Order: sequence, then C-alpha cells, then structure tokens
Amino acid sequence: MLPPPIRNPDVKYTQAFINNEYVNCVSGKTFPTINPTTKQKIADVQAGDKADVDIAVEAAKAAFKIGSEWRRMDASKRGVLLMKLADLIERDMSYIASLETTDNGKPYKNACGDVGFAIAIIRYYAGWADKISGKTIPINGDYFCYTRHEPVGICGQIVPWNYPFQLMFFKVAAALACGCVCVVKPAEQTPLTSLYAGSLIKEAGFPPGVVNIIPGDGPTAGVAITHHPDVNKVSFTGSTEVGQLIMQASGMSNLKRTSLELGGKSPNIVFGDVDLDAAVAWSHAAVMENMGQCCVAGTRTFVHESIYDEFVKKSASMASNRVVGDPFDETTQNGPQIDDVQFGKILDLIESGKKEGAKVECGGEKIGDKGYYIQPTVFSNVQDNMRIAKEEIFGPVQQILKFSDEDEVIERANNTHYGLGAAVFTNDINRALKFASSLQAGSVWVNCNLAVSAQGPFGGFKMSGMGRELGEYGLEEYLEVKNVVIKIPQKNS
Ligand SMILES: NC(=O)c1ccc[n+]([C@@H]2O[C@H](COP(=O)([O-])OP(=O)(O)OC[C@H]3O[C@@H](n4cnc5c(N)ncnc54)[C@H](O)[C@@H]3O)[C@@H](O)[C@H]2O)c1
Repeated sequence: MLPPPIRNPDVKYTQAFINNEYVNCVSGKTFPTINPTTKQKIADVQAGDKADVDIAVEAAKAAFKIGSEWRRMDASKRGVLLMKLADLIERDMSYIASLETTDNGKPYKNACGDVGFAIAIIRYYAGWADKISGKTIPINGDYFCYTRHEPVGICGQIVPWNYPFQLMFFKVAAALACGCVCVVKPAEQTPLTSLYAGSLIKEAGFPPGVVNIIPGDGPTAGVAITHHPDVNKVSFTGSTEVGQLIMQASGMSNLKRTSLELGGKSPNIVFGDVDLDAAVAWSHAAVMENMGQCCVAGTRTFVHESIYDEFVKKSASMASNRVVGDPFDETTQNGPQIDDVQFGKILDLIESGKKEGAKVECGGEKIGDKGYYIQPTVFSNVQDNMRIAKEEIFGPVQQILKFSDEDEVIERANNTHYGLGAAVFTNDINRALKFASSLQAGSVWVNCNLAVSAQGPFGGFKMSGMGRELGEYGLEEYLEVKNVVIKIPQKNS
C-alpha cells in the first residue's frame, strides 16, 4: 500500500545546501522550476555558479581533512548513519514522492517506487560501509605487502531530471559508504527533492560538509564542478554529448576520475517461441515507463517475422489503452514529458518517422496544451536507417522492426554506438545464452526488462558510458587502491 499523496506539497527548501546549512547563492540569482503538468512555476530556486561550487568544495575539503570527524569515524558508524538516512526517507516517502511528482510529472506511484529504490540502495550500501577491505599479497622477497582501499575524496555528482531523487542516491550512497564527500548538482528541471534530501542528511547526523548540494545549470554550476582542480572524481548521468564534455574537462583540469552513465538505444528482441502477451507487455513497459524518459528504454523492438503482425497489433492496442493524465491520479500510467525542449525534440522525431515512411500504428500527436503531454506512440515498418531507429527519443515512442534470422538480429542490435541495455525474449536456453554473450550492452535481460537492482551493476558499453553504479562494482568508482610494502627485517641481514 502506498502512502497517500500530498497534492501541492509545500516547497521547504530552495537554497543551496552547504556545510549542513541552507544558504543563498553568491550571485543572489534564482531560476524557476516548472511543473510540467501545468507549465506553471512551482518555486524560484537559488542558481549556483562557480563561486558557490568553490565554497561547497572548500566545505567538502574540510570535512575530508585527515583527522576530521568524518575521516576518524568508524566505518560501521558510516553504515549506521546511512541506515538512519534510509529510515528518514521512508518516514517522509509521501512528501518526497509528491514533491517529485510535482517537479518532474511522473505518476505518484512511480515516484514512490523511485523513493523506495533509493531506500533500498542506501540500505544496501550501508551494509558495505564496514566490509570494504584490501588484500594481503605474497610478493617476492622479504616484504609484507597489503592494499588499502581508500576513499577517492571529493566527488562531484551531476544528476539528471528523469529519476532525480533515485539517481542522486545511486551516487551519494556508494560514495558515503566508501568514506567520500560529495558536491551534488541536481538537474535544473528537478532540484526540489535533492534539496529536501539535504535536511534529512543533516538530521541523520552526517557531519557538516560531507554532502553539499548546489542547484544550478549545467554550463555554470556543472562546469564549475567538472573543471574544479580539487574535485577528485565526477560521476555523471545524462546525455552522451555532456559525457564527452566531462571527459574533456577532466583532461583539461586535474585528470579527475570520471564515471559516466549516458544515453542508449536499447534493442529488445522477441522470438516466436514465447508467451506473446507477456512479451508484448514487457516490451511495452520497456519503452513507456517513465514516459519513455529512461536511459535503458528498450526502444528498438525487434520482432521475429512469424509473430510480427500480431505483435504490432497487440502493442498498438496496449499503447492506445495506456492511461495518460494527472500524475496524482491512481490510474494514471503516463504523465507529461519533462519540459518544452524534450517535448519539441520528441515531436520532431515522431514527424521524422512519419516522413521517412514508418507507419504510425497509434498515437503520434501531442495531447492538449496544458502540460507537456504526448500520446503513447507505436511505429511499425521501421527500418534501421531511420532517425527513430538510431537516435535516442526519450519519449513514449516504440519502434517495431522485423527480423528473420538470429545472426542477422544480433548484428543489427549491436549496430549502434550505444550499449546500455538489451533484452531477448525466448524460451530456448541455448539461444538465450548465445544472446547474453553476443549482445554488446552493460545489462542483458532475458525474458524481462529494466530489471535494475541495488545489488547488481549498472552501466554501459561503448558510448553509453564507463564505470558501473550499484552493487559491489559500484564501490570501485569511489575507491583508490593503495599498495603498501613493508620490509620484514631478517635475523641475519
Ligand atoms: N542517461 C540518462 O539517464 C539521461 C538523463 C537525462 C537526459 N538524457 C539524454 O540527454 C538528452 C538531453 O537532456 P538534458 O539536456 O537534460 O541532459 P544533460 O546531459 O544536458 O543534463 C544532465 C545533467 O548534466 C548537467 N549538465 C549539462 N551540461 C553540463 C556541462 N557542460 N557540464 C556539466 N554538467 C552539465 C545538467 O545540468 C544536468 O544536471 C535527453 O534527450 C536524453 O536523450 C539521458
């Protein structure tokens, strides 16, 4: 049972969060955050820039100083603080989810799911805090050699707008478990739940400066983080284009470590030997969830020719029956898209699909003028060279392509510079294993989709990024490995 939503939740925090206090930004400038359901302003938020990032980095540096409260804290206590934070988030779930729905437009029940996932991730990493250890290594000679896994230091964490609260904790929970300190920049479209999280971080008992949150734009606050000479690590989720800028910034500044979780154009391959209704439903969810604003969305649906026509018919029927409307309504499955930029981009790609000869089976238009609503859309007769088959749409738009042969579809599925997710639906175990090893993607799902968990790694091949978040692999992003060698005195030497 979900906690009841709060329509029009109060906005409690709009200032930057530095040293456990909410403060105005140096310039005093603000930017509006917009409710995408109504296109109305929700609040004016402080607009962070370089000066604010500098202050936040100084706060983080002080918190990370050798001998500070945070550096001297037992690792198990870090775990206790993370557990406390998870409990506080759970206590406030309905408020946080309601604020997310207002700022982002996602259905309230999905926002609760996101908050629940953040809680699971924080609890998972809380358990790791005192289990991060190095090795002893039998090196040649009279030496004792061991490794220490040390926190990488000051972590800039740049978060997108599609899963604002949840993605903040993909990054922050792992960093804190490792003993790092954070400067978080939420997306300019959705700063409100991240800012609220600051108050809970303080209430949980994290020392000042351990987590700092600077709202603001990418080219101002974001760039200041990625170019900062004292930031040791940047972890970013967002577009591939900005991912490339972040790598450049690292090279031009201090070679800060980077982990990037970028775009995708994930293949979703359906063979004729499956439960058709189940495969249609999974494939539909893979592209329509979160209004299609999902980096691993399975947008290239490859369907075997033996079931193609029926699959298209059932998919179109499912998409036309998808309930689009007020995200606070219990029955709503899709709310609005995030903003006018994304709205325009999606409609432009839909038009390109029509012009290039794909067939609109359902949808294909915007809905009304009140919010950024787009009809769930299904295209059939999609060819690999069409823009809708190549570009990330980030909207509720499914492309259904036909295939006839296993090797052909593997080649077509891999023929993209992305490599985030891939799914295959088949009841043939040998085929499933062949696809699991042949598909070039950071996650391969068999007979399911979007199965992301706190315990398993998440990330991309090729231009979908580098590094992994979540699971034990996610810890590696926040640790340096130090090799220590001690000469062992010998009796006769
Ligand atoms: N991988 C994902 O989960 C994800 C999330 C959001 C958007 N996207 C993709 O990106 C496209 C564009 O969306 P967008 O413009 O909001 O994404 P974006 O990459 O511009 O924004 C993501 C985050 O990066 C920040 N940012 C932007 N420019 C920056 C810079 N130069 N330096 C540092 N930080 C910077 C933004 O402020 C935001 O916090 C979408 O259509 C979608 O294809 C992917």
